[in-house]
Amino acid sequence: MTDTVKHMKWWGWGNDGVGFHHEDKPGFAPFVAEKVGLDLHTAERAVEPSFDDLDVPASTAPEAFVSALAGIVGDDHVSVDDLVRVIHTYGKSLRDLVRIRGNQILRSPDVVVYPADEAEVQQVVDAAVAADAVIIPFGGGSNIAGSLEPMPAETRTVVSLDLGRMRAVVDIDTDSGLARIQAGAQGPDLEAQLNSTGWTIGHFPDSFTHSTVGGWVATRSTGMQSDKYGDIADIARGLRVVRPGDVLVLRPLPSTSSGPSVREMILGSEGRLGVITEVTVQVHRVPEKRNIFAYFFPTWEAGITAMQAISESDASPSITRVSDAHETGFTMATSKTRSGFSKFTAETALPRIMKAKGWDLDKICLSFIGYEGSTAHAKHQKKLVDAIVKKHGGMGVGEGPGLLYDQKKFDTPYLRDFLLDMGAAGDVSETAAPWSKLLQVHDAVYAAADKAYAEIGVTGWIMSHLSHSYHSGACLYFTFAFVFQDDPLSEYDTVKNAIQQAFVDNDATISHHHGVGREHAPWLEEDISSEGVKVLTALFESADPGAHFNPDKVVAD
Ligand SMILES: Cc1cc2nc3c(=O)[nH]c(=O)nc-3n(C[C@H](O)[C@H](O)[C@H](O)COP(=O)(O)OP(=O)(O)OC[C@H]3O[C@@H](n4cnc5c(N)ncnc54)[C@H](O)[C@@H]3O)c2cc1C
Repeated sequence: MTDTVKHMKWWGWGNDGVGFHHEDKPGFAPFVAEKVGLDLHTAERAVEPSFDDLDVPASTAPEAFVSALAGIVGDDHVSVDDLVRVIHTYGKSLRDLVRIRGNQILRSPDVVVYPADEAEVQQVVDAAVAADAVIIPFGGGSNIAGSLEPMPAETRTVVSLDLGRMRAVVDIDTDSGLARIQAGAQGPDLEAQLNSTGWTIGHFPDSFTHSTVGGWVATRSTGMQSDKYGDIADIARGLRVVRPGDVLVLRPLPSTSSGPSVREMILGSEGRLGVITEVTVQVHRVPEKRNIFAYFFPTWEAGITAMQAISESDASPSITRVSDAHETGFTMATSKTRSGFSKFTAETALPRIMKAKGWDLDKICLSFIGYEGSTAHAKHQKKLVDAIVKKHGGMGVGEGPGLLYDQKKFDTPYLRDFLLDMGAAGDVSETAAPWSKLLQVHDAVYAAADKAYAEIGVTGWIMSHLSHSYHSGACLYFTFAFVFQDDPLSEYDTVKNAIQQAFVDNDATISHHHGVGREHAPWLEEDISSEGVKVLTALFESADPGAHFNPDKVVAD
């Protein structure tokens, strides 16, 4: 197997040996006990799953086909090994993790191939199409929408085409602020290469450490500083996509009116239109100043109204984020003993000031606002935002909590594995809606989750934040948790489905930045109308008549 490509744990998030610990967060165990009825002191922690316990479906790839692939990429870069195939079977959704830990692998890729460059990708694609095989492009494997798994009923050979060896920043057009990046470059790879010459992509999803630029494009990803840098749909200007027989080339243009946008068709295509080999992205000079300040609002309504006012104002922060009261409570409870919130948790001045203002401490909402640019620009933005926060009854509490949030943001994903170890679900659903609908969506999702918890008969937890503000609306991000009873997957579906249905019933989208895959496909028609689904189906069928590229994702075939 290619040893230059590093993969995440086959059974969980991130790097081997790294996990979540709560011993340094004294409020965490009591919080979990109160909110979901899980006693972390007595609950038995599951042992790390053993790969030997898995029943991995045997590879059905014909030997001659595997040899032909080896002839293209070299013997070291093609594998039918069980562990390698299992690593390429699922993404990292909760459903994926439950299935893989529970030995539920109905279909795995038959062979995994690691091409070195676009020419090899073209040869692999052509060989696979000629052999009537299925090709599933693989970036970092971090998706949480069921975008990677081969269909259980697939009888053809399934090839997982891993872009992991293609991770170079090829070239930077410094006059235009455009960088050509190979599609398999993961966040840290490409940011280090850009930073070395003073540039940044400005795209930092929570999965940054283990996801690729090709995957970001294929799933329409969003990073936490999107208010300044845009979503990947804004950042990705040029594309190279290997299709049977030739490469689809979209030059990096600032804008164009050359008909319906093929660039937009590739964005979010989840591997169905070909293999993205190179993305030309907008890059920016690493800002002189970058800081994140924390604020509190007396209520969720005040926080949302303030975020809208900021988006309508002359201020242009890089991050706008406000947590609802539940998420604020969670953040306080999970803070380390010595954290940016010590001012708050140790009955010091801050809570007293809030109480004196007539705030109900159970309703307060924590907000983070980021500023980037020259020192003068960042200072000016903060001044504009501070005035808006004040006008909406909020107060600033300095940079300490923001620094902590910034440092720890890529550690949070490990929490989900810890909860799974302890027998509990912890997962997310996210959406976007116009400003006028956000409160309604928020309340409807809470009601739907509570109803789902009652159906299962559990005490469940839900919390939310607003992030990624736009002129006309914003993203709402929900995190939910509950202790599994008898049937984890069906209980998870009950809660997840209720939340997704509440989105479409209240004029919100099925996903703001996680894509469609298999998980969100059941609601696609309610999201984009049946005519919209017909257009998408027609696109996939005509562009890929043999259904060779990741079939059954986004829309069912
Ligand atoms: C803990 C956690 C946090 C997350 N946080 C965020 C977040 O903040 N923002 C966000 O946007 N997403 C987030 N995600 C979701 C996920 O990281 C994104 O969907 C990401 O864009 C997937 O990239 P990847 O390289 O891992 O792609 P993969 O998971 O490998 O693939 C995803 C899909 O894209 C296709 N694909 C991948 N590479 C290519 C290519 N080169 N050509 C054609 N198709 C390709 C695959 O076939 C598949 O359909 C998170 C996920 C987790 C588990």
